[in-house]
Amino acid sequence: MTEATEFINNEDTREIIFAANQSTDLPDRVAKLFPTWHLSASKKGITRQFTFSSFTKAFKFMTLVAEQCKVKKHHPSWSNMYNQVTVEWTTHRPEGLSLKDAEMAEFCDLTANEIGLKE
Ligand SMILES: C[C@H](O)[C@H](O)[C@H]1CNC2=NC(N)=NC(=O)C2=N1
Repeated sequence: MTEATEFINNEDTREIIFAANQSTDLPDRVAKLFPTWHLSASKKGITRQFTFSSFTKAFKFMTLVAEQCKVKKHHPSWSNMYNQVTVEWTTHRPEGLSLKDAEMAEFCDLTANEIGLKE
């Protein structure tokens, strides 16, 4: 592990409860999502709050993510209030954090950046 990875691989990432049978590089991949994403209270998922400049942008984000959910057959626990979208990724079966959660979190980050977050 590089020093840079070690720096972002903080206390929280070591507490993650991973789903069974995940590839050995998943912890490093998830570490790259921290500290933008946070460990869920259950320790079985990751969460991030996105703030956009308008409800229209927030809803566009949700629409694009929803389309990818259909592709990946993987769905978030999320909520929306005006221009804010709070997203949690976790896997129910097998329970814990999985590759799909990391992929969908990465997709959320890319999509939010394309739409543009609030300055
Ligand atoms: C059959 C179908 O793929 C499964 O029920 C999927 C659907 N979406 C899912 N989404 C999430 N977040 N976790 C799951 O375990 C899950 N399972």
